[in-house]
Amino acid sequence: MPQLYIGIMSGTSLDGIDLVLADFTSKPNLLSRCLLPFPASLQRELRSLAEPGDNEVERIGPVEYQLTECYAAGVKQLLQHANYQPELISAVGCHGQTIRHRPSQAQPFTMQLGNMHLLAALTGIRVIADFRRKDMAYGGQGAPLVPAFHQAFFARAGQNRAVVNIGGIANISLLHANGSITGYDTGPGNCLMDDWVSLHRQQPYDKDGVFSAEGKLLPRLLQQLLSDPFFQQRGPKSTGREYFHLPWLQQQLTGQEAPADVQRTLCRFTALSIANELQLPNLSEVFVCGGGVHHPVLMADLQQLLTPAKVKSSSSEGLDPDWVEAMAFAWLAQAFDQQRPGNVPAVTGARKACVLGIEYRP
Ligand SMILES: Nc1ncnc2c1ncn2[C@@H]1O[C@H](COP(=O)(O)OP(=O)(O)OP(=O)(O)O)[C@@H](O)[C@H]1O
Ligand SMILES: CC(=O)N[C@H]1[C@@H]2OC[C@@H](O2)[C@@H](O)[C@@H]1O[C@H](C)C(=O)O
Repeated sequence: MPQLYIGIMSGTSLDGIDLVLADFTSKPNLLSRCLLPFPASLQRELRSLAEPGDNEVERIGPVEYQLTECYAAGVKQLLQHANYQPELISAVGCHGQTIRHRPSQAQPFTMQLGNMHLLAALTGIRVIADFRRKDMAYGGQGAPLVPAFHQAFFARAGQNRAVVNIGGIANISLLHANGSITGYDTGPGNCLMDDWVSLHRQQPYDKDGVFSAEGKLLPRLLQQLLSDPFFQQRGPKSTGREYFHLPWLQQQLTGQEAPADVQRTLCRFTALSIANELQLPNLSEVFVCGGGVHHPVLMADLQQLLTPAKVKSSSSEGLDPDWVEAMAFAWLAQAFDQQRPGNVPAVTGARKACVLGIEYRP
């Protein structure tokens, strides 16, 4: 019986929905993929819900419904494109859309939108979702969860390797030669660069790093940004847009800086906040995935900071960098079906390894 799973990820950059159809019968194999950009109004609403605001409960209801309809439309598109019938698919692993993540407060919580009963009803496929909260119930951060998949796919016995996901937020997995794994969120990925270029150039992101390349580094601002207490904390740790957002940046500016110089500095800051955490002896290869892999200035900064290690796209290991997270949620759905733990306690800080997710039947 083939092990066919769909993975759905819509991440903190809020650019849209990544969907993959994966075959896990033997080695993870990406059969088909689909990127569904959010309709502009939905994107605006999600962006605003990702930061504290007014009347959130009333606003969440219809937004969650619309988001779920988009997930279902994406599943239909993916299956049509790949020419597969829904009956062949074991399950959909759906991450949902994070709008709040507060794992370290006295009453920790995390919130991912998505009406999974509706998604099962609309697609006719079992859905596995709510991956983060079991880990948090056992004292974990509930994030990052992709390291278990990174380990399954990228680890090689006897080699120290690292995997870096640079999405809205960045997270690392350190795959140790002895088979153990550590990792955590390192802070902003592209989110602050996206916010700044959108404010000054009305573009959703700094395509090909053009804006960053125009500016020069502001060393004082760089030090100031790196002095945030988040970067002094040791892992397990995780973060989100409710912490690293435009006001966080703006309150550290004098107002005299040239916008391109701020962009260049944000790029270096992002690279440094990642590279500072990749401290493994004899680290020879760093595999990058997530949208940040397409930002040439960021990649060049990382390479400069991490030499002699080689900074490569995850595609060099046969996994397209744009689909790693969606693949991971398909893989976590399979882990649920096989009742295998999906969290890594050394990464999230949970007291035990847990099977993650809840099943929603059509
Ligand atoms: N050509 C490009 N040039 C520069 N940056 C790019 C390019 N393509 C994508 N990006 C960056 O990648 C981001 C999207 O990355 P990705 O889809 O991995 O994020 P995400 O999955 O939503 O976030 P997270 O992993 O935090 O949940 C965009 O917002 C943009 O900043
Ligand atoms: C709460 C939440 O949605 N966190 C995301 C976010 O985006 C990247 C980083 O921060 C990571 O911790 C996580 O996503 C990936 C999929 C993860 O759980 O591994």
